[in-house]
Amino acid sequence: MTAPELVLTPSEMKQADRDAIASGIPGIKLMRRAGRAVAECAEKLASPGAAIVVAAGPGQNGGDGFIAASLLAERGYRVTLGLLGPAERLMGDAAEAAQGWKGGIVPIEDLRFDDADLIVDALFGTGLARDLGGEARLAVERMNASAKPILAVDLPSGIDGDTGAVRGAAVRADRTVTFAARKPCHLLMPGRAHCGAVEVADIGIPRPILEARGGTLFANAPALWRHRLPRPGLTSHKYERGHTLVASGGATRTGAARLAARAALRIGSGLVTVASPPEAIGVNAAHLTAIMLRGCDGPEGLHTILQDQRFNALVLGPALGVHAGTRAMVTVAVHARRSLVLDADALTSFEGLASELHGAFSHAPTVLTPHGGEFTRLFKGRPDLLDPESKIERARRAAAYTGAVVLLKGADTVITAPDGRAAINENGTPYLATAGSGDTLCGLIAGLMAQGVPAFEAACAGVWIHAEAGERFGPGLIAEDLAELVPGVLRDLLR
Ligand SMILES: NC(=O)C1=CN([C@@H]2O[C@H](COP(=O)(O)OP(=O)(O)OC[C@H]3O[C@@H](n4cnc5c(N)ncnc54)[C@H](OP(=O)(O)O)[C@@H]3O)[C@@H](O)[C@H]2O)[C@@H](O)CC1
Ligand SMILES: Nc1ncnc2c1ncn2[C@@H]1O[C@H](COP(=O)(O)OP(=O)(O)O)[C@@H](O)[C@H]1O
Ligand SMILES: [K+]
Repeated sequence: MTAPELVLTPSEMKQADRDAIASGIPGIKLMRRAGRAVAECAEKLASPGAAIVVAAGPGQNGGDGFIAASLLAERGYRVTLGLLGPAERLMGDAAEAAQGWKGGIVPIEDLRFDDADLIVDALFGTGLARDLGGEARLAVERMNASAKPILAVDLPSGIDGDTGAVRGAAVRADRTVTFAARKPCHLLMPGRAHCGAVEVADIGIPRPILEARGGTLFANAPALWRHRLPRPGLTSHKYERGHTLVASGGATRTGAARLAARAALRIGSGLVTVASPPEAIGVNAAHLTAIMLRGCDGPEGLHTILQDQRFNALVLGPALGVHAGTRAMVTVAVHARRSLVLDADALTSFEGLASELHGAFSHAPTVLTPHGGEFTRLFKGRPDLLDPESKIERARRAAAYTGAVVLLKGADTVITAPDGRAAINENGTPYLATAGSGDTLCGLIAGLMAQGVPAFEAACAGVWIHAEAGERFGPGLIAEDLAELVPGVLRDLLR
């Protein structure tokens, strides 16, 4: 089984770096390996003899740049190196790396990028401490304006390693070589868009050290949850595959529930029922075949249906309406202690009432699936949850606060569990931004939970499968297509 890909924050990486040094690997050796990885990547991007311009910063990122410059010069490239700040200010391993550089050092402001065949951006890495200004910012802007290929060392300078935010200005790289593990900025937007293709170079820090310092943040990929995917046994019957219940909105708002229901069925929930308000029974009946239908008159109706213990997973929210009745249905569902996915109106109905959600979901597997706007509405008045700059941190705090898995949607969907685990999703396509796409996602997650997949893994798998389906379809995608693409994705995953 492939191990899940660890993602380390800059501070975790720094600790792992120190642990590696304490375990007997000299820091300069790590830097040499890092610089060599950069040089090897540069060789793939520029042919021998080409002009390579290295922009080096005042810290260890700059040190990697000096090593790469030396190796590339030895290998016949015409290398020019510019340094931000005086060479005498370089410290530690970076100072040692600079001593190995036999060429001249140009002040960064005099460095010309327009004649380069390749630019190596070694200005700042994980140590970026504030917004770029002055010469540093000008250098970044000039690099971008040159429109030459850029190889970023560790991360594009100006991108915040923790959050992926642009701090004043940031390099737009074509390729990034990072070391030991990706950092959040390689997956979170807008950082991900600044990185180009990312390569992780092994610089000899053993995985147990990385696991000890990181270990809670992952790239969302099958390695994280494939082993949890349900595989029906030879003699399985449908009730062993779970029964998902999806609440429908009123007569003119029924499509969302059917999208979720169909997705739950496609991902393998043995049975799926739409719980419909009496006035919408006709319209729902006209559009359902394999999916069953039950009349459900508000919270009391839901309470009655849930007396049947076979309904083991529930979707509430899509097109349910923003009002106290929806809140009451959530309360009924929470008391019934079934696996629960709350989305859209079920979240917005709690606008300004975040305190009612404190610890509300700690007794049964629950997944909240807000997009950014819903998240902001839901936690209005809670700066502790809304203010952190990091999307991961916001989602983590919301998960700890509510006791639910929180799935904060977007091009960089983040999934967090109350125990602190978090995953960042990176597959998918902007074509997923289409009406009803989120409803389908709810159904996928509930359908997995109905089959016994734990909430965090169900949310991670649901997001990935949803995105993969969207990516496979591409242009012209509408929400109705998504569930139909799930079988192909599942087949490949279960192979
Ligand atoms: N971890 C590992 O395993 C390994 C890590 N390695 C490498 O080390 C890198 C991290 O090195 P790092 O900690 O020295 O930080 P780095 O990114 O060079 O920047 C710090 C310097 O920039 C300065 N500075 C900051 N912000 C600024 C601003 N806005 N404007 C202007 N200046 C600013 C800051 O100065 P100060 O804040 O003190 O003024 C300081 O001088 C990492 O990304 C990787 O490439 C590899 O060698 C191998 C193993
Ligand atoms: N640019 C994008 N790249 C990848 N996925 C996206 C992008 N924009 C939206 N998505 C995904 O599409 C889905 C949209 O859900 P949502 O906003 O709830 O839509 P709706 O309410 O219309 O169903 C989410 O899973 C989200 O992560
Ligand atoms: K850099």
